This record gives sequence, structure tokens and C-alpha cells, in this order.
Amino acid sequence: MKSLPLKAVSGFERGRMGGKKRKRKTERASIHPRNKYAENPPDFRQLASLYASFQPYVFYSADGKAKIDWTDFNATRELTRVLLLHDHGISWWIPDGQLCPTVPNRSNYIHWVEDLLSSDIIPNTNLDRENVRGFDIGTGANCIYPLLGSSLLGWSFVGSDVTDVALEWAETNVKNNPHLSELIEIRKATGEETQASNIVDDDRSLVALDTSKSEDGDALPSCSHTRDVQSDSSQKNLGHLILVGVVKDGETFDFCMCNPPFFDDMEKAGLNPKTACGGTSAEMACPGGEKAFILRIIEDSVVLKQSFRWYTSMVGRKVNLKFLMSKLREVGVTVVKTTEFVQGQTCRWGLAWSFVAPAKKMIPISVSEKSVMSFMLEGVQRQFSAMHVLQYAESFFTDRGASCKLNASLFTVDVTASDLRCNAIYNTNDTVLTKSDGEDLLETSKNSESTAPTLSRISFCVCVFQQSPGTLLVRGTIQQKDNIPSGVFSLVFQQLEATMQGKFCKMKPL
Ligand SMILES: C[S@@+](CC[C@H](N)C(=O)[O-])C[C@H]1O[C@@H](n2cnc3c(N)ncnc32)[C@H](O)[C@@H]1O
Repeated sequence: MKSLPLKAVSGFERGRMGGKKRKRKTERASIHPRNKYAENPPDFRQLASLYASFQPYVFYSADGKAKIDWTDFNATRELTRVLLLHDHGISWWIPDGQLCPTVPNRSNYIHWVEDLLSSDIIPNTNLDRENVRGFDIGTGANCIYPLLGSSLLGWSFVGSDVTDVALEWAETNVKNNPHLSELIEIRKATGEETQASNIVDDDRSLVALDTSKSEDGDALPSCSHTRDVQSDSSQKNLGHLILVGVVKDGETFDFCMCNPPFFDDMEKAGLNPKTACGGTSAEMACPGGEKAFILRIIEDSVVLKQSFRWYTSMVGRKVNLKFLMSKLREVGVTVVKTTEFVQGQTCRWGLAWSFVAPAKKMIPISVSEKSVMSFMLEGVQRQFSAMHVLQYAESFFTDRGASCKLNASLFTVDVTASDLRCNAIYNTNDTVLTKSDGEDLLETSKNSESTAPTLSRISFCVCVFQQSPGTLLVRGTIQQKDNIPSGVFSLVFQQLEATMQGKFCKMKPL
């Protein structure tokens, strides 16, 4: 099978993009190339003319553009309904207040999984390649991943959940699509002792997660060396099984996927006031938030090992992504892959791992030369908006002699700097960096200006994303690099991070 690119995957909300050409262009670049909406974004005018039920939600701006009110739950739900019907032939509904998925975004995750499965990173142990089988952890009332995965790619699914409303509505959504119903089984994730004890006797003594404290100090669920499903403390914390005890004895899957409850509680959910995608506390929150939830998936994967070729999950916070990746290294997975899903002004990550031995060579968990760097500003003081942070980035680089162009509608600053300017940015002391870990770091000092080559320059784009109230993500992407030594971009970006943390997050200095 041909290997497909694993990199260019992310999401977006095409419909809400106003009409600005540059904005469309940028966001198009962030959608998966096989996403149905990559070239043809939803056309509200056409949908309104075809579906009378959608018409009342569509209005037209002065320049004639068809729009909907993203803060109206009924409008977003009706849009999802007509998109699923029109583009995928799926009959779909959810009750008021349940989490309403955005079809283009959710499709990106499906296509990323498709890339993983068809890549040759790990050998394909599924000899019956036509029959791909997935497990959707927390399928929700909307059952979106099984519905999309089965209709787009013919995959079969087990979709699990714990709440009655999710289980009932997921079943209803499956039954209302007889052409897909054979492919989707909805399963309750509750602690059935008989199922759980079937799996207790395997090699779980290898489980070695020491999760007493996370890097940001949160207490985490613990996992003993011989985790017993019934007595596991994290089990009690979260109250439900996730994979172990839900996956039946002898069952195998090509992958699992999960859009986890991201938050500790609904207050922290800080739901985006610009959109109304619903979401009850059972859907959005769990004790310990996504970190605890995904840690539980990791624990279960250590028990179930090669019952799944790929384990995957969405991750909402970068600090959690880093923490979870370090846990994966500790438990001895063979491969870790990540991707970024950009959704409007929000960034999420995809995390994938496997216990199957790599087909050719080990895939390094971290890449030495990064062309994309990002950091999170957390606890940003109220008076500072994303625009303040963006303007600060502009003046940070301009003051140090770089040329900058701020684009307020895209929330980006394009920066171009010579290597001398880069030196001025990161070289606050007479630092001499040496090569470490095989990484080609720059050797330099303040007075290197006189000897440095003159035609070296780097262009990169800094983008600011609002994650939730008080939390911003700052991302830098190299656009061009001529004769700039490896490591310079990282040093410049680290300096920006240190300065911004001091400026905007006074309560949480680096
Ligand atoms: C953020 S929602 C995701 C729903 C849907 N997959 C989507 O992407 O819109 C998380 C879901 O996980 C479910 N959930 C919470 N704990 C669970 C568990 N232990 N096993 C399975 N599902 C669980 C919640 O009820 C909720 O439906």
C-alpha cells in the first residue's frame, strides 16, 4: 500500500471564515488534502436553497455573503445535519445541548488516522485490509466518528460511551442509517467484572506509570505495577472503564480514536462565546481533565498492547501533549506520532502510539531540527488580548532590527531577520552553545557580528491562537531559511517565549 503523508493534517471551520480571500487561503492550507471540504467549503446559499429547514438560519451580509449565527446552537446543529445529509448521505440528529460536531474538523481526524493506517511505519498486521476496524472512545450522542469513518471509508466501528443520552442517541443515529448500521456497534463502557477479569492475567506487570505529579504540579491518577481493573485508583477517579473491560477477550482493532472530555469541570471549559457547539458537563469534563483521561488510555494500551495497531487521541493543551509523550516513552511504546489540528483560532493536537515493532527503522520521538515551534501562554492577565500579544511579538522583533509585517485579520506577524539580527535576539549573554545530542547547535557569542556571513537570513511567521480565556498559543513556522545554522530558530523562539512569559504571565514566570 502506498505510504501517505502524515504531516499536513489539521482542521478548520470553513463556514465561519467570513469572506476574506487571504484568510480562506491560509485556512485551506490547514485542512487535510483529502478532506471533502478542502477545495469546496460548505456553500450556505446553496444549502439554504436545497434545505428549507436550514433557510431560517442563513442571512446575507451587505456584500451578499451567506452567513449563519455561530452563537445559535440551533443554527450550528442544523448546519451539521444538512452537511451530513447533503455530502455524506447520513441522517443525523442530537438533542438540545449535546455536543454538536463540526463536520470538516472531525473529518480531518479521520483522514489523519487513515494516513497512519496506510503508512508503512509499522507493518500492517491486518491481513484483511479491506476490513478496517476502529474503536471510538466516547462516541457521544452525535456518534460522529463512526458515522463519518464508515461512510467515507467503509470502516467498521465500536463506539463506546457511558451516559444514557449518548448511548441512546448514538444508537438512534446508527439505526437511522441502515446502510451503515451493520458497520457500527454502540457499546456501554461500564465496569463489567467478568469482562475485566478476563484481561487481568496478562503481562501487565510491565505497566510502570509513575504519575504522582505532573510537570505543572497537578496530582494524577496512579497506576500500580499489577493494575487490577476493579481496584485501580484512577478507575475510581474517573468512575468508568475506557478500553480494558470494554474491549472483549480476543478482539483486535486497527486503531482507537478519542475526542476526550478536555476539562476538569465546566467552569474551566470556558466555552467559546463566539460559537455555540453545545456540550454537557458529561461530555466536556471529567476528574483530572484530558490529562487523566488520556493517561487512562495509555494505561489500558499497556495492558492491551497489540490488540490495537494504533492508539490515538486528540489533546487540547500542549503542556498535556508533552507530558503524555514523556509517559509514552516510559511505558516503552515503539512509535509516537503527533499532528496539529488548527480549528479557526484554536489549536488541538493528535497523539498516536503503537506497540507494534516498526517496519523499517525506529521513528525518533523528537525531531532535532524543528521548523515549527510553539509555546503556551497560560494565566494571561485579563487586560491582555491575543492582539496585544501579537503586537508585542511585532515590536519584539522590530526593536531588534528584524523587518515585520503584522496581519490583524490572520493574527500573524511575518518576520524576516538576518543571522546578525537573530544573534542580537537570543544572545543576551556571551553564550557559547556546543553540540549536544547530535543536534547541530550554533556556536556564537556577542562579538560574532564582525565575522558572521552577511547573506544569511530567515523568514518565519508568528501566529497567536486563543485557546481558552487566559490561555494563548504562540506558534512560529519557518517559511524560508538561507544559510542560517540549525538551531537558530529555536533559540530565537525560546527568547520570545521567555520575554512573553515575563510580560504577560506575571503570576507564572518561566
Ligand atoms: C468530548 S465528548 C466527544 C463526543 C464525540 N466523540 C465528538 O467528537 O463530538 C466526550 C465523550 O466521552 C464520553 N465519556 C466519558 N467517559 C467515558 C468513558 N470512560 N468511556 C467512554 N466514553 C466516555 C462522554 O460521555 C462524551 O460523550
